[in-house]
Amino acid sequence: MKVACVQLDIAFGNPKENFITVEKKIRDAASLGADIIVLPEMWNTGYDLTRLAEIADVEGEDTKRLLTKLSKELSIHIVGGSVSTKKGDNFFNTMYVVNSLGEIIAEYDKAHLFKLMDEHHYLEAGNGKNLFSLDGIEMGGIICYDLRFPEWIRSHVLDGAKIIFVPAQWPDKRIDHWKILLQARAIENQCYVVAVNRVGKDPNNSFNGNSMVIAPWGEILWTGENEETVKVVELTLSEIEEVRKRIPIFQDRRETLYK
Ligand SMILES: NC(=O)CCC(=O)C(=O)O
Repeated sequence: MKVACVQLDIAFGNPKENFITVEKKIRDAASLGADIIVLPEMWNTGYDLTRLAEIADVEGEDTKRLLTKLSKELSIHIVGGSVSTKKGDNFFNTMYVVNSLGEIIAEYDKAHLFKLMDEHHYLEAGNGKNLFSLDGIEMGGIICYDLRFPEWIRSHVLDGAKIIFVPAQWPDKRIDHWKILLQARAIENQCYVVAVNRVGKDPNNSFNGNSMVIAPWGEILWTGENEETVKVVELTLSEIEEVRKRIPIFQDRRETLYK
């Protein structure tokens, strides 16, 4: 299975420009032979949270239209990073996953809001998990700060996820945490982790990429540089079972002790 990580810059508060960029990047990724394309967090507006009433995607309609059109046309699955959405009277940080038939198979609102970037003042947290299946493989998606909650990722893995996707806008000043936590989540859950961060700046933060693809034994298959990139990485899914046989943590868990 080939995944394409689309590490890009995001125009602050400018959905029109970002939609044009993302369409172009998706077309580039498809031409490289990827099966699944992965986008970063809040790619439509960036963290222009004070203007969400003007710029958030109402009911996700624009995003869903673009992703379903492209996935069908290019016959490719898209893990749509996330976009700011307005649903009813509230705003969310929402991931859409679309399969190669153009069907929306998952919609997830970020569960853990990140106070350092003011999300709790502007957004509502989601309350549901994000599990989906592509080409018969169970997968899960979380968003950025969710990464700091190992129990959240574990609960997706216990439900069968073999690949965890992590779209992000993770600032450069904490990039060491990002890299270490991603690797730890892959090792402790013996699964693939595919994580896509952005590059560039907004008025409050700068971002230096370091998107990563990590195998279930913890090998780093790819780390992005500090520049826009579309990178295709091949995952060998049989490695998951091999690693789980070598060190059978899922058999050795003592769940009754953890309550
Ligand atoms: N967009 C985010 O959730 C950022 C999370 C982050 O930077 C962190 O340190 O955690």
